[in-house]
Amino acid sequence: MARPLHAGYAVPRHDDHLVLPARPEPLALRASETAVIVVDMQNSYASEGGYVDLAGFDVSGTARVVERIGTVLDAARAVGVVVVYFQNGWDPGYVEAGGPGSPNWHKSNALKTMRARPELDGTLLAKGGWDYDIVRELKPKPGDIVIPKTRYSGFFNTNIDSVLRARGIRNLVFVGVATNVCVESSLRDAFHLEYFGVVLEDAVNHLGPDFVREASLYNVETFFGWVSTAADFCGAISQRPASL
Ligand SMILES: NC(=O)N/C=C\C(=O)O
Repeated sequence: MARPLHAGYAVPRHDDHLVLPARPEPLALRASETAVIVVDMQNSYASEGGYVDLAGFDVSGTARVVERIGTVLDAARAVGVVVVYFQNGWDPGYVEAGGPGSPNWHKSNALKTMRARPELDGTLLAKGGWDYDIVRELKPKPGDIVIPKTRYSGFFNTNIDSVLRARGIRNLVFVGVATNVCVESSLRDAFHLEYFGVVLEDAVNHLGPDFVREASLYNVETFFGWVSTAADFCGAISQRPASL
């Protein structure tokens, strides 16, 4: 087995480090310095009749992902690992989405779908609506942190960096949707802010053809972070309670 990479400034490995099997090498981390980041597990991205389904993307893979994320969150909460939810969307008038002067207005498939189907106007990714809501199976629990965001990266124009730094968190374990859009965008930004980012490859789902999943995980593994699995994460954090 490859030697673990020792996360943060703690070299050599300390007794309270857990070893997470990962690619390209295992990662040693403290549970107390780790958060699970649940990316956009909203009806829009994970339910039939939600935005990405209406926009023509395949959401058939999300049921399996919802189940795996539930297992990951149970294991994380059991040892006091911080759980953070990103929730993507805008005010019902779409001011936060930006107008034609924003690339988001041109690239957002939610906005494009609503322009093509005016009967949907005001429904997709609008705060307060079903589409914006976190899926029923994964509702946040007391103590979890919910961070609203208006663009793909959860680190852009949000308070996530302060929230994490105030808690001494430096390792981020990403689950949710979409591997190649909001998960990857957030992990890339986290990398540039000196966080150690891990994607649990069986607890994420991609938007688009299968090659984008491969490309996105290749990018993470090779350039921006690490790739592990839900079972390996659950096994690693149950090795011992989080050190405080
Ligand atoms: N959560 C995401 O990855 N979102 C991707 C596309 C979008 O929000 O339009």
